[in-house]
Amino acid sequence: MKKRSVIINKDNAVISIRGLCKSFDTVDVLMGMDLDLFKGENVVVLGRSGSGKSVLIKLIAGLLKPDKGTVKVTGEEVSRLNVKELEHLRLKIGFLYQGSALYDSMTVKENLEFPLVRNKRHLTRKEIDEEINQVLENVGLLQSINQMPAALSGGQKKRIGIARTLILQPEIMLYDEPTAGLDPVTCGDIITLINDVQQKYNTSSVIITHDLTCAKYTGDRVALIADGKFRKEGTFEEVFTTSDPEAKSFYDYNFIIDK
Ligand SMILES: Nc1ncnc2c1ncn2[C@@H]1O[C@H](COP(=O)(O)OP(=O)(O)OP(=O)(O)O)[C@@H](O)[C@H]1O
Repeated sequence: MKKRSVIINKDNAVISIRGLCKSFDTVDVLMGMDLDLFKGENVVVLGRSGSGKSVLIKLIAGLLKPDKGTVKVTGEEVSRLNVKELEHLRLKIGFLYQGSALYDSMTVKENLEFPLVRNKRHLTRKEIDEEINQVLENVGLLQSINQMPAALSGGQKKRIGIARTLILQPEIMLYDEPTAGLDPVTCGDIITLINDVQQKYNTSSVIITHDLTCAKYTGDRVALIADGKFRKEGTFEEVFTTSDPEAKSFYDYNFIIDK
């Protein structure tokens, strides 16, 4: 496993977060966060359970509203958009949920067809079939086209979940714990796929995880959340070759698989 170098355009921030705050009742989750995601880049957001990683990507996707601060996605301030504008913006964002969120009563093909037909009404039957075949080939699961989700392994479900977001050709991918619950070999396959997606689809991605192997091999940059803020940010080595107690304790309790 090796992270290939990619071209990152540091003049073009596709996500720009400034002074972001979010609390629930008496719990202050995010307390003034700043982050840029540049075009072509994979940024990994690491943090302990409950540190606010999922809240952060829900704010990016406009599923939650900030109490303070701004989230701009491709230049648009998410919390100022109306329903229609938000729907339009979400077409640019592929959100891979932890559970992959496939429809259990539909085949793999129908799961992929559903978002495509709904959002690209002009496509012909032939074009729909071609796009489905292409995306399944790109995630290495063309042979599963007629299977039901229940017949797929955890890793295969993740692949189909990724295919379902890719079918709308998003500019941005948000991965919520993409390797959670998978065995080490399958984790390695998903890491490779995340990097393939970055290259083939030229996506910019936020990957939230507490899996250091995933962070090390997918992240062009890593940002560590602690106490509602980004505590450290940089390459994987920069973040973890440090005496910072928060980074060190996070590192010490994790297990990295080197290949
Ligand atoms: N809708 C909500 N209402 C109330 N509290 C919430 C809500 N969503 C999140 N929280 C709280 O915000 C905090 C951060 O949650 P979040 O799910 O972002 O953590 P996380 O870093 O993603 O954790 P994990 O790694 O376990 O998924 C938690 O204390 C959680 O209980």
